[in-house]
Amino acid sequence: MIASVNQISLLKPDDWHLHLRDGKILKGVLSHTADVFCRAIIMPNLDPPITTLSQAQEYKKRIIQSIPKGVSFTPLMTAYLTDDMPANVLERGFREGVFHGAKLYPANVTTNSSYGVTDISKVSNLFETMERIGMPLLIHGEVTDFNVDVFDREAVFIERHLEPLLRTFSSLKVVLEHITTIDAIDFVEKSEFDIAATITPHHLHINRNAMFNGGLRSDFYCLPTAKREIHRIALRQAATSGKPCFFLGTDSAPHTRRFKESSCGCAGIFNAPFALESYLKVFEEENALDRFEAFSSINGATFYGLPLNTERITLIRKDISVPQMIDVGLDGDPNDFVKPFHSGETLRWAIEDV
Ligand SMILES: NC(=O)N[C@@H](CC(=O)O)C(=O)O
Ligand SMILES: [Zn+2]
Ligand SMILES: [Zn+2]
Repeated sequence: MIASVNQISLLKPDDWHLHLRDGKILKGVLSHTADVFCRAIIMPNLDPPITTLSQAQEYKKRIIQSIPKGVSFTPLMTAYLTDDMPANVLERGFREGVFHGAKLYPANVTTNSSYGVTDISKVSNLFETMERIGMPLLIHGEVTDFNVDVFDREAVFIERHLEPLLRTFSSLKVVLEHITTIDAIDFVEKSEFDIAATITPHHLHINRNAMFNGGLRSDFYCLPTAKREIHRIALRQAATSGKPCFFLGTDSAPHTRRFKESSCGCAGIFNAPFALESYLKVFEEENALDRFEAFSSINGATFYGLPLNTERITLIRKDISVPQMIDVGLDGDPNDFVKPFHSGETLRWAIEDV
């Protein structure tokens, strides 16, 4: 990576946690990622979810058809684990290069997770297979126990489920997704097991106060929810540490206005349009611009055992205004627009036009 006061050049980044959705909105959200990132791990939480090879292949085709002309982008597909997922589907999908990992959503933990795993002990056979073939397990790490405080659900998941899981399947490759707590940072960083974590831009910028600032603000509601300030500060240190176990995963999760502005608003923040600029702001504030490339373009690929990208991207110091809303190509009805993260703010780094 080459950095000066006004310009940064780095290997093109990858996004190791991305929601692209499906149907008409797919094209409208994809361009924001494909213009900047080389590859992305595509989350399988569609409705119905991606549980078979043919569903993954068809979805991949639809994604590829939606890539803007002249842009090169590779979607890396994942499988959605259910109680009755056959182990041989995972094995075949992984060996044939269709699945790059499988995602564990505890049932009802987040958006479109009702088909998820109802009890982790029911899918031991899947973990056994994944461990044997070296297939990464990606985890939304929160308990669904309504009696556990919403802000403790990640820490409790680690203690109740993740730690025992890794003790049983000690060679399993695990990505703990979108971590939000010191507990998760400590666990991953000190682990003797093969575990890494993705960190989102929003968890580096906001703490839980953002959801309650002068009223109830669903635009800052995502899962796992942002936590106290001490956790945000620790996440900034982890992300900018350069440690190979932490890498970029935006968890960009678009929901249109009608689903956000509701008495039961959906969880998810659409950060794809300014994701790189958002992360860079944090790295600059933490005096760690020289560690950005490891986080954005090296650590993730290395963990997944994939080659590094060879293309480069340049960012220049330039003020950019983030729009209030983004038209994602639905019907032009403002209720179908999506609010980007940082809407209305000015960011200081911009991607150089090529
Ligand atoms: N992060 C979110 O708040 N929402 C994601 C699901 C997820 O990643 O948990 C979504 O698909 O909307
Ligand atoms: Zn999740
Ligand atoms: Zn997600």
